[in-house]
Amino acid sequence: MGAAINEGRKGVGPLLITAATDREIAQLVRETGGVLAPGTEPRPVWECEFAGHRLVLAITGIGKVNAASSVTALVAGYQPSLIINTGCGGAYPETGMRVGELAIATAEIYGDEGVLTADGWHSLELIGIPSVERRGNRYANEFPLSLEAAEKAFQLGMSLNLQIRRGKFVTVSTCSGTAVRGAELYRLFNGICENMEGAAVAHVALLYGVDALEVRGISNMVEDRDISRWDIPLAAEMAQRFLLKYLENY
Ligand SMILES: O=C(O)c1cccc(C(=O)CC[C@H]2O[C@@H](n3cnc4c(=O)[nH]cnc43)[C@H](O)[C@@H]2O)c1
Repeated sequence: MGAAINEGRKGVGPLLITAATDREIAQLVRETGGVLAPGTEPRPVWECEFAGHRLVLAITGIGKVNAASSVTALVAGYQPSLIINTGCGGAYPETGMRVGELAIATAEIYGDEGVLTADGWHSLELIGIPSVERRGNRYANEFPLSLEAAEKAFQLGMSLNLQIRRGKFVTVSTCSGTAVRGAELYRLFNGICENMEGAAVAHVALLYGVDALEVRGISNMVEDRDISRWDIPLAAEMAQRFLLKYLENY
């Protein structure tokens, strides 16, 4: 695997766009003219040219294992120059964000991976074995994303007068369905957006030296769970409409 995934082709490979579910990527596939790559079910992959860019679009499945395994295989197969992870996410109420707004990640954090002791939760740093060690840096729970790509996306959103925020995202295994849990995660990480895949994608991107961007539409507030207040179709549409503009301006 180490030989298959090399870093020597930075900048020449396609743009890889990933989402957990069909709903979060179908509009992009349709509007870019994506063609299904044969033999890629049950994790379909589409390929196309759009706005002068070679694109690979893929559904990873929900959660960290699906995201990490899919993206690892896609990085090995396509050697992308940039990974764009998209979908919907929950906003922490303290941010003042609203359903339908856009969020751009400046970093991704594993929000519930660590050690629980009598004095509370501790990050993986307590164990002392890094998740990734790269170029002299050790990463435990938090992974960087491309600040350049995030800045470009944020400036584009501002220029289009969109409600857009940037900040750290928190990836969880257990979707927070109580306001108390949301407040606890906000206190720990000061993140703006909760999701279930992003840190795994950022983790794999860092391992293999591929730049990554994450853009999500806000589908819900992280509060006492009330699915009637969620709007996944709106969030998915906002993120995909924005990414089409991003690709046209890339
Ligand atoms: O509980 C339900 O009935 C239900 C129905 C549809 C979707 C869900 C999800 O939990 C979606 C998880 C999915 O979407 C992302 N996401 C969106 N909001 C959040 C959130 O507040 N916390 C964590 N993840 C969220 C996530 O990336 C998953 O892919 C539930």
